[in-house]
Amino acid sequence: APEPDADRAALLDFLAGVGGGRAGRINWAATRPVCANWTGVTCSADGARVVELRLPGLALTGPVPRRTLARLTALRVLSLRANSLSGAFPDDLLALPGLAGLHLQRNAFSGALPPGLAGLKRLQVLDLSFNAFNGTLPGALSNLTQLVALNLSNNSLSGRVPDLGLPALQFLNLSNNHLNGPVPGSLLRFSDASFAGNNMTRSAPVSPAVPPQSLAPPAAGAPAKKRTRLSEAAVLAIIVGGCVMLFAVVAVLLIAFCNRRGGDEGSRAGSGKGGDRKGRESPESKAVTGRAGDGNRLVFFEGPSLAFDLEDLLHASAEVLGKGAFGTAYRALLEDATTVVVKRLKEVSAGRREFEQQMELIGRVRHDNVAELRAYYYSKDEKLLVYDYYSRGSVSNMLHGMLLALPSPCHLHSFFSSTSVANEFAICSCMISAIVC
Ligand SMILES: Nc1ncnc2c1ncn2[C@@H]1O[C@H](COP(=O)(O)OP(=O)(O)OP(=O)(O)O)[C@@H](O)[C@H]1O
Repeated sequence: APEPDADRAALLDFLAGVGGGRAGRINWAATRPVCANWTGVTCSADGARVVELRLPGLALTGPVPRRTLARLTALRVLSLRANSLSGAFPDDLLALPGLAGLHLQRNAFSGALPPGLAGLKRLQVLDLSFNAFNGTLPGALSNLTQLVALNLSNNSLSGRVPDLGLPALQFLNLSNNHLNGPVPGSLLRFSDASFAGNNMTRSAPVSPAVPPQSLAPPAAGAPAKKRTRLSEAAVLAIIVGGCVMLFAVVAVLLIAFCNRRGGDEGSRAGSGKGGDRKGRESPESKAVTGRAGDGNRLVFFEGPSLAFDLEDLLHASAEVLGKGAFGTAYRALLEDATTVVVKRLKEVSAGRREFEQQMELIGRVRHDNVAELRAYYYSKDEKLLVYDYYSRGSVSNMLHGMLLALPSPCHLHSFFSSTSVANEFAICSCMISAIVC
């Protein structure tokens, strides 16, 4: 196989220039092939170039040596997070045109953010949190039109936040800096948590959707009042229409479901506890990386390969999606820009063995309209379930007037605890979700 010789030399120069207590854990022996064996290095499919470099938590120290990483011109992801690197933002990185993920969080970098960052046009994830960067946010960041996640929290940035635009941005964290002034219009869609720990103000929204009485008592006959009446009528019409539709659909589904359930009883009794009501499970479907019983690690099921570990999950940018009966669901953005949903279960009384058995059952179910369990994690204090992220919104939003939103699939625990009327309804709402999907 071809060896990326130029990249190999650049990597060795980089390593020689950073000190660090644990740099010895980086196994970059000149005798070993770069693409197959070098710690933290990922190559392109043809093995000609290094495209990812991830060296987190290795106690690397000092500034990033010049003219080293800049030579890795095919680099798409660079993670040097959780080291002790210092000095100014490494200018070398500004010369990497294909960089999509840059993770320098939890180091000791300082100084201003270079306006040249705006030249990294492919950047999707930029995490510079927990450093000592200061100065203002360059307005030129608005050129990063592909940016999905921006985390600049826990630095010493100051001044006003420019109106960045950034239409693709889904995660924003500017908390714990010295920023001031109003939250700019294009960033008002982010919650207060994104700006906490600064001296920023959120100006009152001027959208007509705000109830006028919350701002000022409306004058009789004023145009604003007229708009309110109209929108109330529209809302009422949507609610009534929605309820009628919902009842019709629920009635049809209840009948269909009850018939189907009756039909399933016999076959389920025959197939035993592991019987799959959707009928597409395969006994070989579980591909566990390591045995679940031998320590606390993420246990993956088969599917499109997800290459992350618990550490990655813990360091991912995350936001709360919502709380369900069994815990809180978070949307987590991993370093490679993969988005997953992590559900943190609360009050699980099951022991490890019972929990694993339940997970194995759930993990085997395959259906187009059911969110597959991709991985799980068990420890005494933490039980996590990992799902793919479905971006099209919820049934609730849809039923409450967000007509453009489409529902996300339901979770399987509804199927496994269908003992009460409430749960029957939960199953039906899952089925509605499945059908509308
Ligand atoms: N895989 C997913 N993709 C996108 N959004 C999700 C996903 N899973 C859950 N959510 C969202 O997260 C929120 C909480 O979901 P969660 O599964 O924890 O509870 P629930 O299904 O709403 O309620 P319950 O736990 O009672 O069934 C919901 O609003 C849901 O829309």
